[in-house]
Amino acid sequence: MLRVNQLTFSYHKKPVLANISFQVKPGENLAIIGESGCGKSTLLKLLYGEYDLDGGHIFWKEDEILGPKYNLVVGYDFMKYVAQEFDLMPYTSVAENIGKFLSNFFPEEKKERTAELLEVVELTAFAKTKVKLLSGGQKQRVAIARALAKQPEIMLLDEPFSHIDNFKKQSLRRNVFQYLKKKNISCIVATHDKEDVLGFADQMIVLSDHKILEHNTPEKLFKSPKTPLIASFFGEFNTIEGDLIYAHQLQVVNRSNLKATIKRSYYKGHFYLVEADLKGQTIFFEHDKTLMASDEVYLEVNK
Ligand SMILES: Nc1ncnc2c1ncn2[C@@H]1O[C@H](COP(=O)(O)OP(=O)(O)OP(=O)(O)O)[C@@H](O)[C@H]1O
Repeated sequence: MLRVNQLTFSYHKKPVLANISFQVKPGENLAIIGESGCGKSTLLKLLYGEYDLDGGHIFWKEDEILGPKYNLVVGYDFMKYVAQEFDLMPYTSVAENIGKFLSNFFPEEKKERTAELLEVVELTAFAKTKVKLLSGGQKQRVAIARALAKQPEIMLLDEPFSHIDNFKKQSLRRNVFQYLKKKNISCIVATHDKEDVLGFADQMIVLSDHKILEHNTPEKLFKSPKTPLIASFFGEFNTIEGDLIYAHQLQVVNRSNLKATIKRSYYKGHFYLVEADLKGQTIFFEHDKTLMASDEVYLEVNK
């Protein structure tokens, strides 16, 4: 179990994180979200022991995670951290990078493990390619596989799929998160992307103003977002009569007391996102057909 108690930290005088507490069980997936600059990466670095805390404690099982004041070498064997900038060996192959920390005393095991991880990150065809010839997204996949090589007990992932194209992203996410669950590896993922969270995270922390604004399951936070910041993470939303209403929760009906005038429709694939004026306020709703500017429609909230 990872236990974070009353963690407080600042780089200089201005606080970056204050009184942060949470726990993560073995095999659990925790997502950390929040606006750019709210301290997500800093929190992962602190969990990794990259800086000394100003206050509080971090424990993994019985071990206290300590910063450079107490440790000559940053990091712990049971924990791996995949940062936004990945530190790979550019002139060696993908397979060698992944196997870098695996023992040469067990060559068969090393080969098997490398092959298994190449499959998880879908890079089997690139096993012999030098890392410097790879794209940013491919390098990110090598970094994830390398972090998994020695089977850590806990993985810290900072925007793990941000460089990966949409063609690969969906299957890669499923592979990596399923692999972590299968091996009972805890993981903490800092992300801006709701797709990294929904369907994968067991719990979710929203950071705002140096603190934990919300800590709950993704389902609960999605269903009843308490602030616009949380609603905006999940999708387009409106504030109507003080309520946060997602665009998909507004439906066109024959008659209601919400009369809106269409401004424009945006094609979104299986639906149109329609921008409209509701008593001087711009709102968005989803509709199956395009609607013409100046048309008037009645809307109903269906939560
Ligand atoms: N090495 C550093 N020295 C001083 N200040 C820093 C350092 N790294 C980050 N900061 C500051 O700390 C705050 C939190 O930064 P951090 O990178 O943790 O945010 P983040 O939520 O991960 O952002 P993003 O989503 O853009 O990656 C920011 O105000 C940032 O400017």
